[in-house]
Amino acid sequence: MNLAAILHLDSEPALIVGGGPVALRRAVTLKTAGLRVRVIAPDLLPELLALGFDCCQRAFEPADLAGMRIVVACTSSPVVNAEVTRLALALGALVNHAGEAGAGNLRFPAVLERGGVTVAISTGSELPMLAQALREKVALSLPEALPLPAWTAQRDAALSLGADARQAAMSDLRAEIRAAVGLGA
Ligand SMILES: C[C@@]1(CC(=O)O)c2cc3[nH]c(cc4nc(cc5[nH]c(cc(n2)[C@H]1CCC(=O)O)[C@@](C)(CC(=O)O)[C@@H]5CCC(=O)O)C(CC(=O)O)=C4CCC(=O)O)c(CCC(=O)O)c3CC(=O)O
Ligand SMILES: NC(=O)C1=CN([C@@H]2O[C@H](COP(=O)(O)OP(=O)(O)OC[C@H]3O[C@@H](n4cnc5c(N)ncnc54)[C@H](O)[C@@H]3O)[C@@H](O)[C@H]2O)C=CC1
Repeated sequence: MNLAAILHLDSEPALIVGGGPVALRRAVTLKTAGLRVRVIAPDLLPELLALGFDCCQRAFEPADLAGMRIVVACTSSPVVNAEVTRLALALGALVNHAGEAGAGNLRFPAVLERGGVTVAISTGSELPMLAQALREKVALSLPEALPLPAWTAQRDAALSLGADARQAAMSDLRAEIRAAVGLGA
């Protein structure tokens, strides 16, 4: 079963175990989301160092998991990935097992961000190319720009009205938004 959610984890600590292309992709994703990212692996891609991640060039040790909110197991060793996942889940972290997503409790979707709106697509399986294709398709159907601040202000103003006027203002705003995204009444 899935819980789709948007997490705000600004400056919380995240650990990536592994130092290859998957580690780099996850490190960038987590850093972009504001987390403090540490990467641990005997072999680290030079980009991980160049981009300023907190890197430890050695094998994983269980003590590395202390205090981590998000943990990504993406080494080339299925045994190490399974061990990292097992220990990190036991500590209550959100855990992504890169080789076997169902073993962890966190999957990474294909993400589309436009003007404050986030669309995340997960296939629930190992089909990143489908998730990417669907993102492209959704992008084609999204308006280029959406006046979010104006609509938010309109909604706030409507909420301050009395019941009847509020209902009328909300209904006008709903119609305006539906028309702007290309839907009928
Ligand atoms: C289960 C999942 C991971 C999870 O959530 O745990 C998963 C699993 C696997 N991916 C593999 C391969 C690649 N994945 C990508 C890219 C992305 N993969 C992503 C998600 C997911 N990939 C999750 C399921 C998504 C879903 O279906 O909903 C995206 C959307 C998000 C992200 O990764 O952040 C991101 C696009 C981001 C973007 O475009 O923005 C590329 C590069 C590319 O296509 O450009 C390659 C080529 C190799 C490479 O370059 O690494 C392999 C094969 C392993 C092998 O080689 O054997 C496995 C494992 C397996 O199949 O077992
Ligand atoms: N989810 C996804 O998008 C994808 C997942 N995968 C999975 O992720 C794994 C990693 O993929 P790549 O980044 O291409 O791997 P890679 O083979 O390029 O790198 C593996 C990394 O693991 C590190 N490592 C090995 N033993 C370790 C240990 N004991 N402690 C810490 N680090 C250790 C190595 O030093 C290296 O940095 C693959 O084995 C595969 O299962 C692979 C491609 C895409």
